[in-house]
Amino acid sequence: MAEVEVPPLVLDAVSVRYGSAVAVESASLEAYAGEFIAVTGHSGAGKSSLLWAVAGAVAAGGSVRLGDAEVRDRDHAASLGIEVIPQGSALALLLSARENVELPLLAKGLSVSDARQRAGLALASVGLEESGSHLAEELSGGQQQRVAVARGLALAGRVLLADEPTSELDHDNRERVLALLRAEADRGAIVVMATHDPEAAAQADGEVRLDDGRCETVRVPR
Ligand SMILES: Nc1ncnc2c1ncn2[C@@H]1O[C@H](COP(=O)(O)OP(=O)(O)OP(=O)(O)O)[C@@H](O)[C@H]1O
Repeated sequence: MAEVEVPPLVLDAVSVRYGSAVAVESASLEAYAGEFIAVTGHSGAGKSSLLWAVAGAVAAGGSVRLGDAEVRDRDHAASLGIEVIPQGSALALLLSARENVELPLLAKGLSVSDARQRAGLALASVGLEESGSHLAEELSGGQQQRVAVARGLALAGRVLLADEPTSELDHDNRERVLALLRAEADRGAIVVMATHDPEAAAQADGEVRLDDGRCETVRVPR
């Protein structure tokens, strides 16, 4: 039984341009509550740009809708519950792992004790219960990536956009993170994961592939 009610996520002819360069060209996609979708494609194909368009973080043509709401910008997307695990982790290196997870929760209005509890659970879920007090800069690349995953999971969004969330991980941690993303979908969220790892993509319910910005459906969720 889903824990959250999530309306359909509908991308209609989404385009992203950087100056004259076209990163995403007229991408259309529908995703529904409980689905885990992989976005694949070679380096530079436009995967991150597509996710950032869904997150309202880049100016995009076309439309991104979550139910009746059309995403306007990043703040609006966040208010709709569209959360991001960014490529490259994007941690504040001079804050502890726990503080990195807590800060967005405090910004969302959680109390200090609730944020601390939720951050602790999220860090434990990625196997970093012992590392909460370590500065992010003291962590390995893979540990930093797991902190970024914990930060995204802790937000308990309606849509979770995960950009290469397993690129730095060994086999066991990759499987752990993929299981956590699956659990997010089972909770009722829509999970969209950019990856160039075919084995990770194979664990998603559906797959869309970008090729020089053009979007093709490879596999639809059953
Ligand atoms: N801020 C930017 N300014 C200009 N061009 C950009 C910018 N961000 C991305 N691009 C270009 O847009 C295209 C798509 O980039 P994007 O990062 O979306 O691809 P990607 O599929 O996520 O790549 P990777 O797998 O290497 O992360 C590339 O040609 C890239 O050089």
